[in-house]
Amino acid sequence: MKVTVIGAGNVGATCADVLAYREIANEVVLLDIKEGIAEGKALDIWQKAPITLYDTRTIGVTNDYNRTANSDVVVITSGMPRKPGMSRDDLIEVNAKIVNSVTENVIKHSPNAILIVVSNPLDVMTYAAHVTSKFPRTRVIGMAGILDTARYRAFLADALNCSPKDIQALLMGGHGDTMVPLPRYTTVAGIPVTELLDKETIDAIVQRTIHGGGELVKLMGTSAWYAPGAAAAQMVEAIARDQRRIFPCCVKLEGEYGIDNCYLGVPVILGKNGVEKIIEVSLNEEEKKLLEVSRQKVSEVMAAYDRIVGVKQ
Ligand SMILES: NC(=O)C1=CN([C@@H]2O[C@H](COP(=O)(O)OP(=O)(O)OC[C@H]3O[C@@H](n4cnc5c(N)ncnc54)[C@H](O)[C@@H]3O)[C@@H](O)[C@H]2O)C=CC1
Ligand SMILES: O=C([O-])CC(=O)C(=O)O
Repeated sequence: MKVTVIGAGNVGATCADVLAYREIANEVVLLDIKEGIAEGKALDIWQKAPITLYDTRTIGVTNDYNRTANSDVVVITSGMPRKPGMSRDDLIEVNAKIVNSVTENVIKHSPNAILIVVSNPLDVMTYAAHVTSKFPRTRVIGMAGILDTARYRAFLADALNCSPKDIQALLMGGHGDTMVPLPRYTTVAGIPVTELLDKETIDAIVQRTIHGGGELVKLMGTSAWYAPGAAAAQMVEAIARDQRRIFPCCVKLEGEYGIDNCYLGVPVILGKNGVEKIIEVSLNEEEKKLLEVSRQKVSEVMAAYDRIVGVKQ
């Protein structure tokens, strides 16, 4: 299994490190546009191998797509992160150009790859990579839901003073202020979370989850990387090992949930072909309304992307 990670910044380097030390791929190519940075980080990860014991080769390159040839999976993290006071959507103009040019280069060298998009605004950058690559929708997948549910599960573990390992949760919609955590589909060792926490506590955790990315941007002056990098690596693992794990991922909807032509987070089975299946769970009226608000928001940003790159509507 060969995996390329585009962007050797905070998220990309973390993802490459997880892919290496967990031996998810035999070869990880890290590519960045900044001279030397990918080479340096790949070498540093390789020099950790004798200490933490793995044999995944990590190779860094400066914009040399030949070295990425025939990758099975390509993770796209290239792009600007936001700063305090910005929304993810504020990144659209600069990141659309980066994601489009990167995708064009990636597909020339790896026409059969599965693309995992991480750059923000996530749902619309997944759209950008999909229209640019013209790959089937099953092979262009956005990473956000694993991260957002991880935040939700971590906050629940704090409130319950229990292990996050025992918390299972579902969250849908766009990766922004309209995401839809679903307490009705959240369990703790099989027990509905609503049996263990009162509504006020759950509501507060849902709100903290929705603004979880912003909380970290405010603390650090840039956005998060440990959990995002690990989340992208977990998607690669499900594909590389054909695990058929069920994760919320961003994918183009073509009628599922009554939604057409919009890129949103929904539960999917991830396996060797990418999205093996989109799972449709039943939503109550309130949940449907929240998902519709999310759809509208993402569709607006998709339209902004179309205007920026001159796509005919
Ligand atoms: N989907 C999600 O849940 C998350 C998304 N993100 C997004 O991921 C992106 C990366 O975040 P960080 O790693 O923190 O940023 P960073 O600034 O640390 O790294 C970005 C890297 O991309 C590189 N880059 C820029 N243009 C490039 C090009 N044309 N080709 C190759 N490399 C290029 C830069 O040189 C830089 O090293 C941001 O857009 C951020 O908003 C971050 C966290 C979570
Ligand atoms: O908040 C950001 O800008 C980065 C991101 O998507 C996240 O950490 O959820």
